[in-house]
Amino acid sequence: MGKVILQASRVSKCYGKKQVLDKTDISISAGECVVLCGGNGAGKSTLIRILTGIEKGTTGKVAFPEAGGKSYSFMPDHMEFPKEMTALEILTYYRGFLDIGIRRAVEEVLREVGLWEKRHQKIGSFSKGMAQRLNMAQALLADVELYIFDEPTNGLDPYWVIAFKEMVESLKHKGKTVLLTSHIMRDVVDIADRVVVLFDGRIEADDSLAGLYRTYQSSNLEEVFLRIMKKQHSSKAKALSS
Ligand SMILES: Nc1ncnc2c1ncn2[C@@H]1O[C@H](COP(=O)(O)OP(=O)(O)OP(=O)(O)O)[C@@H](O)[C@H]1O
Repeated sequence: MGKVILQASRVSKCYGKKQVLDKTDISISAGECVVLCGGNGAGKSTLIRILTGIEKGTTGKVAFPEAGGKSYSFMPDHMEFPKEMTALEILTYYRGFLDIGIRRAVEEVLREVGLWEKRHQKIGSFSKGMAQRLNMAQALLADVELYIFDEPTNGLDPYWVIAFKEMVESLKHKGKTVLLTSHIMRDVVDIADRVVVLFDGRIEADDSLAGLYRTYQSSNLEEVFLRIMKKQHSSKAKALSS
């Protein structure tokens, strides 16, 4: 296992009186692919936003021990691009904000996400999947140690889900680290070195796939997930009735 490159300790988040993350610890090591999964509203995006520094946790600490500062690239779950611009224009524009040493060529990235042929098309006329691939492209423009993708396979057809997974494998091959969220587990299960399951703002499981299958006596992640959910729902129900 590589060195720890991202470490979050006892991160919690409240919106008003509502607690959506509870003393969460997570660490990501160099070279691994960690999949963060959980049902709707489990807190995945909130945790990701805190890890990336877009949002501040109510308590807790996030550190990048290896880097001289933050060294990651982020694909949010949704991005609104200016409709009148083309894919080529927007990526060229974004690239301008990156340090020279980490800039990748726009053409290379557009080819990776299959948008090179559409580079002169206005973004307003993009399909959902194309817009998602453009969102992915803006994250891939930077050559960094850690890539964080929030729901990257949302809106992608099966061809592009597979292409995305191949891209993650190739990033790992280059020694890069990947953290991604998904609620469609079958999309990403085969690229995960580790799976972190969030339920109701708490990490209920953090293990390799094999470890999870052993613990939950199951052979697929959906079943593991359902068992965790059922266990949590029944202990909540018990707590309420006692
Ligand atoms: N800005 C906000 N103000 C108030 N509540 C919020 C805010 N952002 C998120 N929440 C709440 O926090 C909880 C966790 O939301 P979050 O978006 O992190 O979940 P998620 O696991 O990413 O879910 P999904 O799979 O549905 O995207 C939800 O109950 C949500 O309603």
